[in-house]
Formats: sequence, structure tokens, C-alpha cells
Amino acid sequence: MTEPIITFKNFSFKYDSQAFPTLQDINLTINRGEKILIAGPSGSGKSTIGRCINGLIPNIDTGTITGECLINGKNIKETDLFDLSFTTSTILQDTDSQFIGLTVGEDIAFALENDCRPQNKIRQTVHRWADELEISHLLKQAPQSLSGGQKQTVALAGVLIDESPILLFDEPLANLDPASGMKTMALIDQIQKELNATVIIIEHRLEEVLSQPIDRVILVNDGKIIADKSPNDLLHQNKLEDIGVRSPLYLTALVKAGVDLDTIPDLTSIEALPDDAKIGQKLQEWTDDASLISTKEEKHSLLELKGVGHRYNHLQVNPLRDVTTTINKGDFVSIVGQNGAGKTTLCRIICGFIPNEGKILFDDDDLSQYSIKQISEKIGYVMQDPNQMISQKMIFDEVALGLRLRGYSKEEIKDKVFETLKICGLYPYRHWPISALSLGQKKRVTIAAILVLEPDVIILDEPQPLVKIGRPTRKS
Ligand SMILES: Nc1ncnc2c1ncn2[C@@H]1O[C@H](COP(=O)(O)OP(=O)(O)OP(=O)(O)O)[C@@H](O)[C@H]1O
Ligand SMILES: Nc1ncnc2c1ncn2[C@@H]1O[C@H](COP(=O)(O)OP(=O)(O)OP(=O)(O)O)[C@@H](O)[C@H]1O
Repeated sequence: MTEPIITFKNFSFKYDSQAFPTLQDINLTINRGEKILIAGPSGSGKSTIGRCINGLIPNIDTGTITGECLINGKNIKETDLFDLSFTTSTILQDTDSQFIGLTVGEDIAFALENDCRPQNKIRQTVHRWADELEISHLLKQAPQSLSGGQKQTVALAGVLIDESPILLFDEPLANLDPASGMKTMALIDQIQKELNATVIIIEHRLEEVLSQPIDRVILVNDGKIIADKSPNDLLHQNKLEDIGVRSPLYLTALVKAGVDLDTIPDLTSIEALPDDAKIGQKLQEWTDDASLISTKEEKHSLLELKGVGHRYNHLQVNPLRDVTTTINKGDFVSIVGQNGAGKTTLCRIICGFIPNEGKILFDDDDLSQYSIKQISEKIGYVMQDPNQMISQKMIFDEVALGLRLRGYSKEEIKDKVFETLKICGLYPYRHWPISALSLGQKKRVTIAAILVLEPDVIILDEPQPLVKIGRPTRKS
């Protein structure tokens, strides 16, 4: 029997600080036990829908509601956050703002402590989930000292332990490596089956989300629902790229090779594609035609890393060790590795934030002789979490800050900031406060703040999941 657990009826929501509604005329029913993916470009209103489901709207993020939103039979306008917290457990997009415990173990236990469960039961449950998510070795570590992916996994444990009827995941894969992403999706699937929970996932990474069955995809654009379909129907429409949502890579390849997607019955995973010689031939011809552009320019070494490494403390099991490589001027380099491998640590060492066991040469000069400020003139670093970088209230001021500190004139600053905001798809928001942006848009502000300085090297720590640039929404 299908029984609605979430109902939006002619629902619109306008944040107090906005001139226009962010969500418009939402009509959506989600039944108990369904597994739903909410997708859409950055700033389209996905998290705003999520905030209605967990009661942050209108309890914390105040604004004007028209129409109706019922969660488990309760109207969000008349229900306080405490009551709704028993219905919906949320894993936030920004995991840092979710941690409460001084250690990972305490943090995972929080929901059970709050429910006054017996201590031995709490311990047992925490260990069960820590084992399942392979984070037992982190239980005594402070959440703030974890890598981005480890934080995401700990936040996930804190939600799964709670066993609420609605589980809301806002970009649960954002900081996870592909293998952990797949594993997380499998776990969410397992939990849903065990608890018969209703699962709502907000994500950009369709390929990994669709690795497990999803009932429906709700596609959001510009604050409206523009599609409510099964994943297979939606992928057959092949319209995702039009609104700035990345299609699974294998579908992009098929379309580029000239394969008609309508001839393939199931598009939801690479494994479901037919073993068809004609398709194989088209793909082969397409790859044979591709040519790699190689420049014969003389390479000029910019950064030389020799035996680079760092150990945070003596308890660290696998510290970063002995990284030796050369990065040339104009190179485009990916630092790839599983969660906790030391990618961010390497970036922090290069920027001079933490001590280095080895040596780094920049343009043949020993980097250790420079101050952090001098290094920042040469190397711009966009951190994984935009909230850790932002210090100004207004978008313009955040992007202009570095130029002001470097003594540029008012006119120069205006020109440079506007040009960079255009490149980053943020120009329509140039007079906005940063607090009114989605997390993806905030990430773009931090990228703009570094780009505008035109450093010799730009390091982007996990920019990809959050910065798919969609068409800007209306400006207020
Ligand atoms: N706290 C807020 N106050 C005012 N306006 C906000 C607030 N949060 C979001 N908005 C507005 O709502 C729009 C949608 O934001 P939301 O966070 O729902 O987008 P999203 O689709 O989840 O984006 P992303 O993928 O970048 O996280 C933003 O562009 C912004 O205009
Ligand atoms: N301040 C700290 N104190 C103690 N340990 C730390 C600290 N920061 C990071 N670590 C540990 O160092 C290891 C490497 O972390 P790092 O952030 O460099 O990983 P990463 O490769 O960037 O991972 P991710 O892909 O998850 O972001 C992790 O095991 C992490 O727990």
C-alpha cells in the first residue's frame, strides 16, 4: 500500500532576505519507503527543498510560505524543529557544521545519548556502524582533524544510527572517492531495506547514485520541479546537460559516438547496456578519430617536490611520506587518491601551512625561505570547504579582498572582480551577501577569490562535485 509521508501542495517559499521566491509552485508526493534522488544545477533550490523536509525551513531559515508542506502528517508551518527531528535525520552538505562530539565515537553516539539509550547499547551500536563503515580506527580522533571524506563517512554513521523514518542526504558523496561513493550508496540501500525508511538523496554524482536502484528522480531547475520520472525515463530524455547537470560519463560517450539512446532499453548503469557489436563499432570509430593534442613546447619546471611528507602526530598510521615529483609551468595535474590518503596534506605543505619533512623548490628557489604570505603571492589555494575560507559578508568584498590587500586601485579592483565573477557564473549575484548563496555558489566565490589574483599555481581541493555551473537564477 502506498502511503504519502512527504507532500508539497502548491508550495512556494521565499527566504526573508530574497525579493523573489526560491521555490515556486512545488507539487510533490513521496511515499513511505520510496528512494528519491533530487537533482538539479547549483543554486536551483535542491537544498531548500531538503530544508523544508527537515524543518530548518521555516524554523531556522525564516521566510514566507504559501501552499502546504506536510511531513509525516505534520504541517512544517506548525511544527517545531525538535518534533520534526524525530521524523527526519539529515546528513548536511557541510559536514563540519554537523559535528557535536569531541571525538568521532562521541559524535556518532550523540543521537542515541539524546534518546537516553543505555550506555552498553550505545557502545555496541556505535561499534557496529563504525565497523560497517570501516572507521573504527578513527573513533578516538577529533572530527575536525579528519580528512574531508572521513568527515563525510562519520556524518553518515551519525545519521544511520538514528533510524528515523525519513533519511535525508544532502550531497552525501561530495567528498568521497569513487569506491567509497559506491559503497556508501550500497549502505544507504541496505539501511533503507532494513528500516523501510524513506530516503531522499540530493546529489550531482548521478553515476554513483544510480549504482543502486532509485524509484524516481526529481529534477529541479530555477526553483521549480521540471521532471519527476524514473531514472531510465529521465536518462532517455537526454536533457540533463541542457540545465547544467552532468550526465553519466558512459552516456555522454555513447551520444558523442552517435549511438541513438532510444535503441537501448536500460540506461541506468554501464552494466545494463547491451553487448551489441554495432554500438561497439561506433564507440571504436569515435575513439579512433580522437586525437590527443600534444605541445612540443620546452617545459619549464615550476614546483619541484623532493621527499615531501608530514606526520600530524605519532598516532597517525599512514602519514604522507616521500612525495617526489616535478610540476611544470602550464601543467594541469590531478592529485588522486582514496579518502585520507594525504591529498589535502600535500596541498597544505606546498602552501607552507604545515611543516615539511622534505624540500620544495619554486622556480629553483627553496620555498621554505618564504613566509606564508609570500607563498600565497605565487600559489593560490582553494580549500575543500568554502566556509573555512570566506571572511567577508558580501560577494564583491570576498573576491576583492586579496586585491585590496595588494594595494590595487578601486577602478582596477572593480574591473578585475567583475571579469572574474563573469567567468565563474556569479556576475548576476555581484551585489548579494554570501549568506544568501547555496554551498556550490559559495565554492565558486572562493574559486573567484583566488582566480582574480592570477597566481602562478592554482590548487583546487575537491572543486568538482560542487561547482557544476548552472544558469544563474533570477537576481534580487
Ligand atoms: N539562507 C539563505 N538565505 C537567502 N537565500 C538563500 C539561502 N539559501 C539559499 N538561498 C537562495 O536559494 C537558492 C537555492 O539555494 P539551494 O541551497 O537550495 O541550492 P542547491 O540547488 O542546493 O545548490 P548547490 O547544488 O549549489 O548546493 C540560492 O541561489 C539562493 O538564491
Ligand atoms: N589536523 C590533523 N590532525 C591529525 N590527523 C590529521 C589532521 N588532518 C588530517 N589528518 C589525517 O591525515 C590523513 C590524511 O588527511 P588528508 O586530509 O590529507 O586526506 P585526503 O587525501 O585529502 O582525503 P579526502 O579525500 O578524504 O579529503 C587522514 O588520515 C587524516 O585523518
